Amino acid sequence: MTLSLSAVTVTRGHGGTRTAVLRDVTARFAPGEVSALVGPSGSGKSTLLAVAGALLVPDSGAVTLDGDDITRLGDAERARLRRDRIGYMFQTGNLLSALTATEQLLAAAHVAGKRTRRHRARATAALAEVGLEDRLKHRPDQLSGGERQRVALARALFLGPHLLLVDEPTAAVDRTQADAIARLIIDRTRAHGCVTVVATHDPAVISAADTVLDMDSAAGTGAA
Ligand SMILES: Nc1ncnc2c1ncn2[C@@H]1O[C@H](COP(=O)(O)OP(=O)(O)OP(=O)(O)O)[C@@H](O)[C@H]1O
Repeated sequence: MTLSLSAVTVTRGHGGTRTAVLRDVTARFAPGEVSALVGPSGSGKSTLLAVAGALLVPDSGAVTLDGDDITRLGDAERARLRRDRIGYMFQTGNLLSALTATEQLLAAAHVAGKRTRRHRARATAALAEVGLEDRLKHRPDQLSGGERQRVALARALFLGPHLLLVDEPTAAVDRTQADAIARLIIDRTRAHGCVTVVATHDPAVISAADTVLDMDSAAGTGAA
């Protein structure tokens, strides 16, 4: 269970105005560890997450997850990979407004074709693991920003992904919640043994991470 990027280049733009957002980025991410992606706005953190998460195919280079180069997969295979092996957690949680905390997790299982009846007890346990045992039936508008992020984390990990990709998890919550969420991401990564990559500006997340990849030195910004 590892993630490797080898000489990954991504360009954006059209025709002669294409610019390299990532240029020859090479990095390795280990299981059970949290890696922080840091760098100024526009340095390519979200782009790297998109490439690692099989949401964006790079112009060149290889992205290897568990030994498979995912840049070579077809659309259907990439969709299956995203569903079965990758968990995503974004800045605002992206929860479904009509569903309770438990239902957010069950919906993820349902989309993946799992029998949801067998997953209810597991969903309760997963929410307890992020400190939400008293919030099982709350909908997103009945939860605080920090609680919504905890649900998003529990949902991202619910189906046992090999890779957890997290974009600015603490940007929309207060300092106390941010520290708690940073700790939970570390704790859950250890427990699941997944590879976790977090794009962040938050010093608390950066100092808690096992490794730090500075995009300023990893990504090119000139013309491709
Ligand atoms: N779809 C797109 N088309 C063209 N350019 C894009 C596209 N997406 C991103 N870019 C450009 O790529 C560069 C890197 O963007 P990216 O979102 O990866 O940076 P980031 O480090 O995550 O920034 P932030 O910290 O603000 O989220 C930026 O210059 C951005 O304008």
